Amino acid sequence: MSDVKLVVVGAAGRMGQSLIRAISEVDGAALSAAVERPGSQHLGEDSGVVAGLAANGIAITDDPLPAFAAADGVLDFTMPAASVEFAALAAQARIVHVIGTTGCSEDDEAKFDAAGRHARIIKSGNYSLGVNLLAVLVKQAAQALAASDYDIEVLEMHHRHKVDAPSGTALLLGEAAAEGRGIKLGEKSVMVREGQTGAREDGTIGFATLRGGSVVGEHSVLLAGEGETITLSHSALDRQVFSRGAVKAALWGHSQKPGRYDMIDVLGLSN
Ligand SMILES: NC(=O)C1=CN([C@@H]2O[C@H](COP(=O)(O)OP(=O)(O)OC[C@H]3O[C@@H](n4cnc5c(N)ncnc54)[C@H](OP(=O)(O)O)[C@@H]3O)[C@@H](O)[C@H]2O)C=CC1
Ligand SMILES: O=C(O)C1=N[C@H](C(=O)O)C[C@H](O)C1
Repeated sequence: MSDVKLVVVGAAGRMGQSLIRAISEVDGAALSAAVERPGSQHLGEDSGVVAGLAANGIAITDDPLPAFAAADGVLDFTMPAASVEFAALAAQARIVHVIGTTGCSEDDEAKFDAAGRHARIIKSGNYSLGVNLLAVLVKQAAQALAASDYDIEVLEMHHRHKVDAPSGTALLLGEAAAEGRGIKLGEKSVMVREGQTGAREDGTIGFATLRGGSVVGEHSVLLAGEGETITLSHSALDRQVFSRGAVKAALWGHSQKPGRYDMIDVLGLSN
């Protein structure tokens, strides 16, 4: 069988480079194009060399149209406005669109849903196996422990370059906790605390964000009760855990119908 042809958009970014390396390691996947934004200093450079590999003969381009038309899927870890545009192009080309971009608005999400009428849209705040398994465990723990007895707080830390907060993963874990509790995260989340906040409201899910250095991704969900705290946590030590998951998602998506999916679907962890 021929390789699944994948385009990496945002090819010169931290995740773009990592994705190019991951594709080169996976049997059945091949890099078919590498795209950066117009004006990027990397246009025309060899994408293999940019990713720290041997030259692969695929120059970085700023024209996604022909790249998408000739591909089976696109791996997109860029920024929200770019991902919305790429989703529309993926729908036109009827291909798989794996979206890792975080910080997207509700309006952006509606556009991804619309693109899912023609494309296979897979979107997750975290493509690692570990975090998706953690989300399943968080849901179970939140379900098992009463809201009146155990307070849920989500803590995350990332590198100094990260531009959105809380992280997509923190929100994913918060959603899992809310699902376990049978509540809507949007109605019960406390994203920021400052000054005279008053005592903690029962049943809320709090978030705390740290930024600094080169931390790849640290997430903890604390269930704090009287006299004990349960902590469920994940440490990403290398971006390859996200990239390998994203390539796996693209290969899985290749045999699915158009629609909207997430990494829990890809890993078969939903019950
Ligand atoms: N879901 C997951 O598992 C993970 C998600 N992420 C998310 O992925 C995103 C990217 O993270 P990271 O790689 O660290 O960020 P970077 O800033 O290193 O990379 C983003 C890249 O996208 C490029 N880009 C921006 N706009 C366009 C466009 N219109 N067309 C093509 N390329 C474009 C940027 O170019 P330029 O710099 O020139 O603007 C840059 O090279 C973030 O939202 C992050 O949260 C990260 C890791 C894992
Ligand atoms: O920006 C990052 O780096 C990461 N972003 C994702 C997020 O927002 O959760 C995933 C990972 O933690 C790294």
